[in-house]
Amino acid sequence: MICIEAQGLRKVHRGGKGVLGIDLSIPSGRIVGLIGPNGAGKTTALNAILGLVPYEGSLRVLGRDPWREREAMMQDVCFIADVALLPRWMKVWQVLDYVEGVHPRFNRSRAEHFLSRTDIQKRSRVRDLSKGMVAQLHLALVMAIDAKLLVLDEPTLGLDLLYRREFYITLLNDYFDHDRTILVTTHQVEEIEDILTDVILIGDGRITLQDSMENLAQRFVELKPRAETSDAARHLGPISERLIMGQPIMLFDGVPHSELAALGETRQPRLADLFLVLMGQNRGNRKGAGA
Ligand SMILES: Nc1ncnc2c1ncn2[C@@H]1O[C@H](COP(=O)(O)OP(=O)(O)OP(=O)(O)O)[C@@H](O)[C@H]1O
Repeated sequence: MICIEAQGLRKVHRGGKGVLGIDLSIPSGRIVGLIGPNGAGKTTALNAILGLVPYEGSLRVLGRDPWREREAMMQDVCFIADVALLPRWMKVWQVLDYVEGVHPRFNRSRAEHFLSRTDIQKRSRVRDLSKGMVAQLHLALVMAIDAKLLVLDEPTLGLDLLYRREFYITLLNDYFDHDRTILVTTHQVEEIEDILTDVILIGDGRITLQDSMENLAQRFVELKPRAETSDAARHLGPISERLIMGQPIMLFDGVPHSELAALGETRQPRLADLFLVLMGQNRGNRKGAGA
């Protein structure tokens, strides 16, 4: 089943920026990273997907039109913009009461079970919790909501490394199953790449790459050639070459692994390296096209 499907999705803000016509197809049961530099259009795309802004083109989320059928769609969708933010004046038990009152799919005992694994006391006020504890509380609330799609926009902003790691591990172990879909944007690519099943790279309002992690691993290979094989490697057309301690490291797209392995040390590139190269190319092409 397809969870999110967009064709020619366009939301242009005053000033001409936003999402400039994108096609998307996200099947259910995936963990998808929407990755892009500042101002790429990630939040704009998420806002359209959540039915918060009108848009042009076609968009279906869980089979519904987010703008026209938002209320029905949101029964199955959970959204977090910032896990470290909850009303500061509320006590923890009041937050539980509130979510129980407004969300038909909230399972209070499940939330309390998650909270019992933390140091959070139900009588504490949110303002007296540390940022990391607020994130744990927020996560307990979200994980107790039986949603089909969870949208996270920079969820771990401002949290320290330990809480960030715990956030994603808990989400993966205690929440994700193959009926749910998680769509997450973050600048901390290296922290989530191991949990993603799919990646969408977006830059200047356009999608540069959309693929599964499996396919990316097949497609892209990094090679550290031996001194005598560097020229042969260059003939195979790397899409980028950088020097690390005087040694060339080349990135290839679609060149068979066996061919590269014969020329030196190969490894799978980190998503952050791929991101930098593909975004750099994208910018280069734009400038070239505009020149
Ligand atoms: N309401 C608005 N009015 C005018 N321009 C906007 C508005 N919202 C966003 N933009 C512009 O649209 C572009 C995309 O913004 P968006 O917030 O979607 O990017 P983003 O990828 O989420 O960025 P970041 O990683 O910095 O949060 C930016 O150039 C931004 O300045």
